[in-house]
Amino acid sequence: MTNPVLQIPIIDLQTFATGDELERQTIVDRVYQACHEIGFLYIKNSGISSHLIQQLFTHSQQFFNLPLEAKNQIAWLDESHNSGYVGIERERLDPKQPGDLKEALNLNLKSIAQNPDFSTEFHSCALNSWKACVQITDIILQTFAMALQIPEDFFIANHNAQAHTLRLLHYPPLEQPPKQGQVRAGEHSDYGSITLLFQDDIGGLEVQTKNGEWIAAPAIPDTIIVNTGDLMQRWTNHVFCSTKHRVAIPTDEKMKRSRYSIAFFCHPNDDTEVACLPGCCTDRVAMYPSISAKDYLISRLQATY
Ligand SMILES: O=C(O)CCC(=O)C(=O)O
Ligand SMILES: [Fe+2]
Repeated sequence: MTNPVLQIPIIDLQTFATGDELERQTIVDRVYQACHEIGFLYIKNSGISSHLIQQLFTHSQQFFNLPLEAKNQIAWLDESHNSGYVGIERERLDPKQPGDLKEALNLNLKSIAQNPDFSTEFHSCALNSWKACVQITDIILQTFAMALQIPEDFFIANHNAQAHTLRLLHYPPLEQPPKQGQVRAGEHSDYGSITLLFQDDIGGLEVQTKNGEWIAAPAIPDTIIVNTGDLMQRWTNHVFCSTKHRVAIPTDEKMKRSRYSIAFFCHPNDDTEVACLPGCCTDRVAMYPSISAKDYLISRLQATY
Protein backbone atom coordinates (compact mmCIF):
# COMPACT_ATOMS: atom_id res chain seq x y z
CA MET A 1 0.00 0.00 0.00
CA THR A 2 1.32 3.46 -0.79
CA ASN A 3 1.52 5.87 2.10
CA PRO A 4 -1.96 7.42 2.11
CA VAL A 5 -0.77 10.39 4.18
CA LEU A 6 1.10 11.62 1.15
CA GLN A 7 -2.16 12.36 -0.63
CA ILE A 8 -2.80 15.27 1.73
CA PRO A 9 -0.11 17.84 0.96
CA ILE A 10 1.95 19.70 3.54
CA ILE A 11 2.18 23.37 2.61
CA ASP A 12 4.79 25.61 4.21
CA LEU A 13 3.51 29.15 4.84
CA GLN A 14 6.90 30.49 5.93
CA THR A 15 7.49 32.66 2.91
CA PHE A 16 3.92 33.80 2.32
CA ALA A 17 4.42 37.08 4.18
CA THR A 18 8.08 37.62 3.38
CA GLY A 19 8.66 35.94 0.04
CA ASP A 20 8.79 37.48 -3.40
CA GLU A 21 5.87 37.33 -5.80
CA LEU A 22 6.89 33.99 -7.24
CA GLU A 23 7.17 32.36 -3.81
CA ARG A 24 3.77 33.73 -2.77
CA GLN A 25 2.17 32.55 -5.99
CA THR A 26 3.64 29.07 -5.53
CA ILE A 27 1.96 28.83 -2.12
CA VAL A 28 -1.33 30.13 -3.57
CA ASP A 29 -1.18 27.54 -6.37
CA ARG A 30 -0.55 24.70 -3.93
CA VAL A 31 -3.39 25.81 -1.66
CA TYR A 32 -5.70 26.02 -4.67
CA GLN A 33 -4.78 22.55 -5.83
CA ALA A 34 -5.24 21.02 -2.36
CA CYS A 35 -8.63 22.67 -1.78
CA HIS A 36 -9.81 21.93 -5.29
CA GLU A 37 -8.78 18.29 -5.37
CA ILE A 38 -8.87 17.11 -1.75
CA GLY A 39 -10.36 19.78 0.53
CA PHE A 40 -7.68 18.97 3.11
CA LEU A 41 -4.09 20.11 3.65
CA TYR A 42 -1.52 20.33 6.40
CA ILE A 43 0.12 23.69 6.96
CA LYS A 44 3.45 24.25 8.60
CA ASN A 45 5.10 27.42 9.85
CA SER A 46 1.67 28.88 10.51
CA GLY A 47 3.18 31.21 13.09
CA ILE A 48 1.17 29.82 16.01
CA SER A 49 3.10 29.03 19.18
CA SER A 50 3.13 25.29 19.89
CA HIS A 51 3.45 26.17 23.59
CA LEU A 52 0.14 28.05 23.42
CA ILE A 53 -1.64 25.10 21.83
CA GLN A 54 -0.10 22.73 24.36
CA GLN A 55 -1.45 24.95 27.14
CA LEU A 56 -4.89 24.88 25.56
CA PHE A 57 -4.79 21.08 25.47
CA THR A 58 -3.91 21.11 29.19
CA HIS A 59 -6.87 23.37 29.99
CA SER A 60 -9.07 21.14 27.86
CA GLN A 61 -8.02 18.06 29.87
CA GLN A 62 -8.70 19.92 33.11
CA PHE A 63 -12.14 20.97 31.93
CA PHE A 64 -13.21 17.50 30.77
CA ASN A 65 -11.92 16.01 34.06
CA LEU A 66 -14.51 18.04 35.97
CA PRO A 67 -17.57 16.18 37.28
CA LEU A 68 -20.46 16.04 34.83
CA GLU A 69 -22.62 18.35 36.99
CA ALA A 70 -19.98 21.06 36.77
CA LYS A 71 -19.71 20.72 32.98
CA ASN A 72 -23.48 20.79 32.69
CA GLN A 73 -23.55 24.13 34.49
CA ILE A 74 -22.48 25.59 31.18
CA ALA A 75 -24.40 23.21 28.92
CA TRP A 76 -24.90 24.03 25.24
CA LEU A 77 -28.46 25.37 24.99
CA ASP A 78 -29.39 26.31 21.47
CA GLU A 79 -28.23 26.69 17.90
CA SER A 80 -28.29 30.45 17.87
CA HIS A 81 -25.72 30.71 20.70
CA ASN A 82 -23.88 27.51 19.82
CA SER A 83 -21.67 27.72 22.89
CA GLY A 84 -21.16 25.61 25.99
CA TYR A 85 -20.71 21.98 26.95
CA VAL A 86 -22.02 19.17 24.74
CA GLY A 87 -22.21 15.80 26.50
CA ILE A 88 -21.28 12.35 25.25
CA GLU A 89 -23.59 10.98 22.52
CA ARG A 90 -25.51 14.28 22.34
CA GLU A 91 -24.32 15.14 18.85
CA ARG A 92 -24.71 12.96 15.78
CA LEU A 93 -22.46 14.24 13.05
CA ASP A 94 -23.86 11.44 10.95
CA PRO A 95 -27.60 11.61 11.73
CA LYS A 96 -28.12 8.03 10.47
CA GLN A 97 -25.88 6.61 13.22
CA PRO A 98 -25.92 6.53 17.06
CA GLY A 99 -24.57 9.59 18.95
CA ASP A 100 -20.86 10.39 18.77
CA LEU A 101 -18.59 9.02 21.50
CA LYS A 102 -17.22 12.43 22.37
CA GLU A 103 -17.83 15.47 24.54
CA ALA A 104 -17.10 19.03 23.52
CA LEU A 105 -16.84 22.58 24.75
CA ASN A 106 -17.84 25.20 22.17
CA LEU A 107 -16.45 28.68 22.72
CA ASN A 108 -17.12 31.90 20.88
CA LEU A 109 -15.68 35.35 21.50
CA LYS A 110 -18.52 36.31 23.81
CA SER A 111 -18.42 33.17 25.93
CA ILE A 112 -14.63 33.36 26.28
CA ALA A 113 -14.89 36.97 27.45
CA GLN A 114 -17.89 36.64 29.73
CA ASN A 115 -17.95 33.21 31.30
CA PRO A 116 -17.25 33.61 35.03
CA ASP A 117 -16.65 29.86 35.40
CA PHE A 118 -13.36 29.95 33.54
CA SER A 119 -10.10 30.68 35.37
CA THR A 120 -8.08 33.71 34.35
CA GLU A 121 -5.44 31.39 32.86
CA PHE A 122 -7.99 29.48 30.82
CA HIS A 123 -9.58 32.72 29.68
CA SER A 124 -6.32 34.26 28.47
CA CYS A 125 -5.11 31.02 26.86
CA ALA A 126 -8.40 30.63 24.96
CA LEU A 127 -8.36 34.26 23.88
CA ASN A 128 -4.75 34.12 22.68
CA SER A 129 -5.44 30.88 20.81
CA TRP A 130 -8.50 32.48 19.23
CA LYS A 131 -6.44 35.47 18.04
CA ALA A 132 -3.72 33.20 16.65
CA CYS A 133 -6.31 31.11 14.79
CA VAL A 134 -7.86 34.26 13.30
CA GLN A 135 -4.43 35.32 12.03
CA ILE A 136 -3.92 31.95 10.37
CA THR A 137 -7.38 31.79 8.82
CA ASP A 138 -6.95 35.35 7.52
CA ILE A 139 -3.78 34.26 5.71
CA ILE A 140 -5.56 31.25 4.24
CA LEU A 141 -8.54 33.39 3.23
CA GLN A 142 -6.13 35.72 1.47
CA THR A 143 -4.56 32.84 -0.44
CA PHE A 144 -8.09 31.72 -1.45
CA ALA A 145 -8.93 35.16 -2.82
CA MET A 146 -5.63 35.31 -4.72
CA ALA A 147 -6.25 31.84 -6.11
CA LEU A 148 -9.71 32.86 -7.32
CA GLN A 149 -8.42 36.18 -8.65
CA ILE A 150 -10.80 38.32 -6.63
CA PRO A 151 -9.77 41.26 -4.39
CA GLU A 152 -7.28 39.93 -1.83
CA ASP A 153 -9.32 41.11 1.15
CA PHE A 154 -12.69 39.83 -0.11
CA PHE A 155 -12.99 36.84 2.23
CA ILE A 156 -11.20 38.53 5.13
CA ALA A 157 -13.73 41.40 5.04
CA ASN A 158 -16.57 38.87 5.10
CA HIS A 159 -15.15 37.24 8.24
CA ASN A 160 -14.28 40.32 10.30
CA ALA A 161 -17.14 39.92 12.78
CA GLN A 162 -15.34 36.80 14.09
CA ALA A 163 -18.44 34.58 14.16
CA HIS A 164 -16.14 31.60 14.60
CA THR A 165 -16.26 28.71 17.08
CA LEU A 166 -13.31 27.34 19.01
CA ARG A 167 -14.13 23.79 19.99
CA LEU A 168 -12.34 21.63 22.53
CA LEU A 169 -13.03 17.94 21.99
CA HIS A 170 -12.53 14.90 24.20
CA TYR A 171 -13.10 11.34 23.03
CA PRO A 172 -13.20 9.26 26.23
CA PRO A 173 -11.57 5.86 26.59
CA LEU A 174 -13.89 3.06 25.57
CA GLU A 175 -14.91 0.81 28.46
CA GLN A 176 -17.32 -1.30 26.40
CA PRO A 177 -17.80 -2.05 22.71
CA PRO A 178 -19.55 0.73 20.80
CA LYS A 179 -23.11 0.39 19.46
CA GLN A 180 -23.56 -0.79 15.90
CA GLY A 181 -22.28 1.96 13.59
CA GLN A 182 -21.09 4.15 16.47
CA VAL A 183 -17.78 5.98 16.09
CA ARG A 184 -15.94 8.81 17.85
CA ALA A 185 -17.21 11.35 15.32
CA GLY A 186 -19.62 10.32 12.58
CA GLU A 187 -18.85 11.01 8.94
CA HIS A 188 -19.64 14.61 8.03
CA SER A 189 -18.37 17.68 6.27
CA ASP A 190 -17.80 20.91 8.20
CA TYR A 191 -20.32 23.73 7.91
CA GLY A 192 -18.26 26.90 7.66
CA SER A 193 -15.55 28.26 5.42
CA ILE A 194 -12.34 26.81 6.87
CA THR A 195 -11.54 24.52 9.81
CA LEU A 196 -8.18 24.39 11.61
CA LEU A 197 -7.61 21.16 13.49
CA PHE A 198 -5.05 20.36 16.19
CA GLN A 199 -4.96 16.75 17.34
CA ASP A 200 -3.00 14.57 19.75
CA ASP A 201 -1.19 11.42 18.62
CA ILE A 202 -3.96 8.88 19.27
CA GLY A 203 -5.15 8.97 15.66
CA GLY A 204 -8.46 7.98 14.14
CA LEU A 205 -9.16 10.97 11.88
CA GLU A 206 -10.01 9.71 8.39
CA VAL A 207 -10.74 11.62 5.20
CA GLN A 208 -12.79 10.32 2.28
CA THR A 209 -11.13 10.51 -1.11
CA LYS A 210 -13.05 11.23 -4.32
CA ASN A 211 -13.25 7.52 -5.07
CA GLY A 212 -14.83 6.79 -1.71
CA GLU A 213 -11.90 5.26 0.17
CA TRP A 214 -11.02 6.44 3.66
CA ILE A 215 -7.45 7.54 4.28
CA ALA A 216 -5.82 8.34 7.61
CA ALA A 217 -4.99 11.94 8.45
CA PRO A 218 -2.70 11.46 11.46
CA ALA A 219 -1.05 14.20 13.48
CA ILE A 220 2.17 15.41 11.86
CA PRO A 221 4.39 17.31 14.33
CA ASP A 222 4.40 21.10 13.95
CA THR A 223 1.59 21.16 11.42
CA ILE A 224 -2.09 22.02 11.54
CA ILE A 225 -4.76 20.32 9.47
CA VAL A 226 -6.84 22.72 7.39
CA ASN A 227 -10.01 21.77 5.56
CA THR A 228 -12.55 23.69 3.54
CA GLY A 229 -16.17 23.57 4.69
CA ASP A 230 -19.60 23.55 3.07
CA LEU A 231 -20.07 27.31 2.92
CA MET A 232 -16.77 27.71 1.07
CA GLN A 233 -17.88 24.95 -1.28
CA ARG A 234 -21.18 26.79 -1.92
CA TRP A 235 -19.46 30.15 -2.34
CA THR A 236 -17.05 28.73 -4.91
CA ASN A 237 -19.60 26.46 -6.62
CA HIS A 238 -17.43 23.42 -5.77
CA VAL A 239 -14.17 24.91 -7.01
CA PHE A 240 -13.07 24.30 -3.40
CA CYS A 241 -14.51 21.09 -2.04
CA SER A 242 -15.82 20.24 1.38
CA THR A 243 -14.72 16.71 2.08
CA LYS A 244 -16.27 14.12 4.36
CA HIS A 245 -14.25 13.02 7.34
CA ARG A 246 -14.81 11.08 10.57
CA VAL A 247 -13.02 9.93 13.70
CA ALA A 248 -12.85 6.15 13.91
CA ILE A 249 -12.35 4.13 17.07
CA PRO A 250 -8.83 2.67 17.21
CA THR A 251 -8.82 -1.09 16.94
CA ASP A 252 -5.82 -1.51 19.26
CA GLU A 253 -4.92 -0.52 22.82
CA LYS A 254 -5.41 3.14 21.94
CA MET A 255 -9.16 2.70 22.17
CA LYS A 256 -8.66 2.54 25.93
CA ARG A 257 -7.04 5.99 25.91
CA SER A 258 -8.60 9.42 25.71
CA ARG A 259 -8.20 11.34 22.48
CA TYR A 260 -8.15 15.15 22.52
CA SER A 261 -8.45 17.53 19.61
CA ILE A 262 -9.13 21.23 19.13
CA ALA A 263 -11.01 22.62 16.14
CA PHE A 264 -11.32 26.24 15.09
CA PHE A 265 -14.36 26.62 12.83
CA CYS A 266 -13.93 29.79 10.83
CA HIS A 267 -17.28 31.26 9.78
CA PRO A 268 -18.35 34.14 7.56
CA ASN A 269 -20.15 37.05 9.23
CA ASP A 270 -23.77 36.23 10.13
CA ASP A 271 -25.17 38.58 7.49
CA THR A 272 -22.83 37.53 4.69
CA GLU A 273 -24.90 36.34 1.74
CA VAL A 274 -23.12 33.30 0.43
CA ALA A 275 -23.88 33.22 -3.28
CA CYS A 276 -21.80 31.74 -6.07
CA LEU A 277 -18.82 34.01 -6.79
CA PRO A 278 -19.07 35.44 -10.33
CA GLY A 279 -15.83 33.78 -11.45
CA CYS A 280 -17.04 30.36 -10.28
CA CYS A 281 -20.15 30.09 -12.47
CA THR A 282 -18.73 30.73 -15.89
CA ASP A 283 -18.08 27.06 -16.74
CA ARG A 284 -21.09 25.64 -14.90
CA VAL A 285 -24.30 27.09 -13.52
CA ALA A 286 -24.55 28.05 -9.86
CA MET A 287 -25.55 24.93 -7.91
CA TYR A 288 -27.07 26.61 -4.86
CA PRO A 289 -29.31 29.56 -4.12
CA SER A 290 -27.89 32.38 -2.02
CA ILE A 291 -28.16 31.95 1.78
CA SER A 292 -27.01 34.00 4.75
CA ALA A 293 -24.17 32.41 6.69
CA LYS A 294 -26.18 32.50 9.93
CA ASP A 295 -29.26 30.78 8.45
CA TYR A 296 -27.06 28.12 6.94
CA LEU A 297 -25.24 27.40 10.21
CA ILE A 298 -28.47 27.16 12.19
CA SER A 299 -30.00 24.75 9.70
CA ARG A 300 -26.95 22.48 9.89
CA LEU A 301 -26.78 22.55 13.70
CA GLN A 302 -30.48 21.69 13.91
CA ALA A 303 -29.82 18.54 11.92
CA THR A 304 -27.11 17.25 14.27
CA TYR A 305 -28.41 18.03 17.80
O1 LIG B 1 -11.49 15.48 16.36
C1 LIG B 1 -11.17 15.49 15.18
O2 LIG B 1 -10.06 15.10 14.81
C2 LIG B 1 -12.13 15.93 14.12
C3 LIG B 1 -13.38 16.58 14.65
C4 LIG B 1 -14.27 17.08 13.56
O3 LIG B 1 -14.15 16.71 12.42
C5 LIG B 1 -15.31 18.08 13.86
O4 LIG B 1 -15.58 18.34 15.06
O5 LIG B 1 -15.88 18.65 12.92
FE1 LIG C 1 -15.22 18.02 11.11
